[in-house]
Amino acid sequence: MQNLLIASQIKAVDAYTIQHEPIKSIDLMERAAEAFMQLFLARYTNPKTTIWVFCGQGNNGGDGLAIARLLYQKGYKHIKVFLSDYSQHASTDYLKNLARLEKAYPEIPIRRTLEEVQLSKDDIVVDAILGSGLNKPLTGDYEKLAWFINASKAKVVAVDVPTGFKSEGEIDPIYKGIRADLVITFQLPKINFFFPESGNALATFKVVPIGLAEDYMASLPSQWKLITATFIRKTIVPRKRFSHKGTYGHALVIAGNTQTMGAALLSAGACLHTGAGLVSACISAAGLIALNVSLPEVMYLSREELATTDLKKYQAIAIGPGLGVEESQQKLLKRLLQQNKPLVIDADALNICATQPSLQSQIPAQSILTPHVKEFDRLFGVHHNWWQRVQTAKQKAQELQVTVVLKNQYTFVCLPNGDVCINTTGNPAMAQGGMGDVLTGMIVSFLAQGYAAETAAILAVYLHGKTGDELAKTDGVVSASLLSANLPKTLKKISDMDA
Ligand SMILES: NC(=O)C1=CN([C@@H]2O[C@H](COP(=O)(O)OP(=O)(O)OC[C@H]3O[C@@H](n4cnc5c(N)ncnc54)[C@H](O)[C@@H]3O)[C@@H](O)[C@H]2O)[C@@H](O)CC1
Ligand SMILES: Nc1ncnc2c1ncn2[C@@H]1O[C@H](COP(=O)(O)OP(=O)(O)O)[C@@H](O)[C@H]1O
Repeated sequence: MQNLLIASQIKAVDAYTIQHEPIKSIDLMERAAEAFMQLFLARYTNPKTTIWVFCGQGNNGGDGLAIARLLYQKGYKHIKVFLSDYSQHASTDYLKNLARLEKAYPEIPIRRTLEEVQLSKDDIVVDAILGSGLNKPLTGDYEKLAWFINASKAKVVAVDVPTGFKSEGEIDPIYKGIRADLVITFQLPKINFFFPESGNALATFKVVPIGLAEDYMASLPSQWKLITATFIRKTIVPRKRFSHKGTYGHALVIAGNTQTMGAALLSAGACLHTGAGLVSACISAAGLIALNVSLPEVMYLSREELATTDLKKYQAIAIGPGLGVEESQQKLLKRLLQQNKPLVIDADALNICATQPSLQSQIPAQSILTPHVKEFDRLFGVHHNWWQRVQTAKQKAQELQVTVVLKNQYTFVCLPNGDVCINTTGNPAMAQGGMGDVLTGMIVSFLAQGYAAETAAILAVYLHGKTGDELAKTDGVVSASLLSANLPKTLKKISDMDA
């Protein structure tokens, strides 16, 4: 798991690196500019392209000036620089880099007013006006500049952060900053890149390492974490040599209704493909034939039997996919909540909890809630932005001592200790019904196999997205059943890798 840091912490890491590596701040800036340039050159290979480098007067602008010099050195001879010198103060390293540029390549044109700038859609703008130092919304000349660049339709590559975009905290509903096609960000992604509202400011981002002190970064307190492949590889326990079905637990999936039996089948199937030793599906009788035909390995438990069965024989239970919200399902859920056994609660089971808020306090500790945005807002109230929504998820996870899996393009796994683990696997080819049902089946499967609730949720979201990513390399759309069928391949690949 990688700590994500806020801008003030990154500043402290910069200072620490400068002092302890040791390295001069101007050399660290040079390293950042080189890292930016390497990625830029790999993407934009035509040295004849006109590149306008827009620079502010802080360290972001300093990066821009160094980038202009380095690109020119690499043969990109159509470089032009714009200086937005709207403020009284300029950073020391900005001034040093301005002097270096003017000395090395006096022929590079430097402009200071927009009347001198003509941008065409074939040009590239390097946005180095304001970076992580943004401390108030854009106004005046900065706002005009952002508008000018956005209106030009030129391709925009932002240095570290698009000008006007906040690195963390609530994103303003109306974005006035620069819209970047690509952000090349230093060392760590900014927390706000993971919120859907960032779509107004950037199409995509890439992280480049600049050699900041890793140990120090890891030592800083942060409740924002990134789920990493290394963590997953270290956490997955390979199947044991002398093992049998009993070793991997018995999972029960309570799901499905006449018109939504597919949800139950998808969930139970994914549970099987994720490796639970035994899987039972408690579905309405209408689905029995479908279950036997499509998932012969899965056992059937009728709704009636559920009332009398000793639940102790199940190591993990999930409830909700396609369940329905009628009185009978409400009764079923209430009875289950009273058993005080942790549950994976999804879809209609969440919707029932939303209409009967008193049920929330009855959710057993260590349970896992897996809402998508609509289910989340039904359950915990309407939210106007994702920052607020994640704050609520974090608070509820702590209050109820549960894991909240808030699903989205980037899924937020909020743990009972207040940590927010962000998943970066997954892609739009997966945006199709049934995908959440598969995830629920995966989570309950990992739980049945003995992983702790938090771990089961983290493993499942990562592998779910990873499988979707592998399939999306060749397929434009990834259906839930296709993803489910490919889970064993992903598991095999991961367990074959060295941690
Ligand atoms: N050693 C370092 O500190 C490194 C910093 N790096 C770069 O430094 C950047 C951060 O630099 P700075 O901290 O100098 O900050 P910026 O360059 O982002 O901002 C500069 C100044 O703009 C002012 N400002 C903020 N919001 C404004 C607004 N809305 N309107 C007008 N003025 C505004 C601030 O008062 C600040 O002094 C990073 O994004 C990154 O590009 C990189 O060079 C890597 C190393
Ligand atoms: N664009 C996307 N990128 C990454 N993951 C996605 C995307 N669209 C959907 N998913 C994933 O698919 C799942 C959808 O869940 P949900 O909306 O509950 O589906 P359903 O109710 O149809 O089963 C979530 O895990 C979500 O993270």
